[in-house]
Amino acid sequence: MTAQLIDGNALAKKIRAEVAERAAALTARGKQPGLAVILVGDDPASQVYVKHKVNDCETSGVRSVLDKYEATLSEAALLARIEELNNDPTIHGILVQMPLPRHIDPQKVIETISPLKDVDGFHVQSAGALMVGRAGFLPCTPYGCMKLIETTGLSLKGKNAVVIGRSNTVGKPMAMLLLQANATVTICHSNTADIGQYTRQADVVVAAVGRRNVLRADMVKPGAVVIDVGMNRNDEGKLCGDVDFAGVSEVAGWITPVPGGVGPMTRAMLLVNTIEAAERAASGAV
Ligand SMILES: Nc1nc(=O)c2c([nH]1)NC[C@@H]1CN(c3ccc(C(=O)N[C@@H](CCC(=O)O)C(=O)O)cc3)C=[N+]21
Repeated sequence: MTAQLIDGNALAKKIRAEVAERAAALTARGKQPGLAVILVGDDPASQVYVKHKVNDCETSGVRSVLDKYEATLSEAALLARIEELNNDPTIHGILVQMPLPRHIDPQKVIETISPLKDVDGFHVQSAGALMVGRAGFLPCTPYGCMKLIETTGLSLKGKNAVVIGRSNTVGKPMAMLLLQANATVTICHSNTADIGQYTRQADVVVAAVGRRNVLRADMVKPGAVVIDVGMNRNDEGKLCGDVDFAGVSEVAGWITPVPGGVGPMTRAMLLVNTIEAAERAASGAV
């Protein structure tokens, strides 16, 4: 292994400590930050993630409210609960865990969350703010990826960055953040003829597809920064990313592991957004 490991667990821990200080300051003024997490159905992966998020809140002094519903919950009932949380002054962030059962329209759910409490950064208003460079909540995963890239000390200005994947939650906002940092950005996706042709020119590659071995050693420029957003299981049921870690780490300059890379940072940035929302509310800015 020649690449240096980017330690997402360590950075997330540091960020949680900073969040804890800001949370304590708010709590001392009687304004403890609060995050509502809504889980619908019993998807096992979602259960694990949500438990992590609630634990993170506890260690950072953020109050969390966990609403668990049966998979049969009606869309109308979910929207009504969100409205209630929108109007609850003790709640500063609202997260509805995805995926939702098929009879519930996720876009409708997201648009019902007040943009002031949209700590996932999934609302069209948040997406629009990012697009035009205005203040708004950044989606947690791309936000965390930018923090991970920062730790390498690489300046993105004038560099080539390739994002593999074009989801609304990761790929698209990731490309926008890299563009804002003055990188030259390429988005590759399922219709891209030869992804390696692009990634071989890239100083930074962010892989966010959701499939194993999307990025292999022969596709990477020596010394490149490689950020692995993937969260997959291999044949042995072990958690693995989109990057062939063993191969790519012989070529890259920096690489994030899975687990212990982007995942913990996604959760850390959720706390940052929640604190940000609570501070804005406390300052009467909203
Ligand atoms: N409204 C909403 N917001 C989300 O942010 C959201 C979502 N829905 N639905 C599901 C995805 C997935 N996601 C993860 C976050 C952290 C880890 C994470 O912390 N992973 C650990 C390992 C966890 C394990 O052991 O399973 C790691 O990479 O080290 C994983 C996955 C957030 N998501």
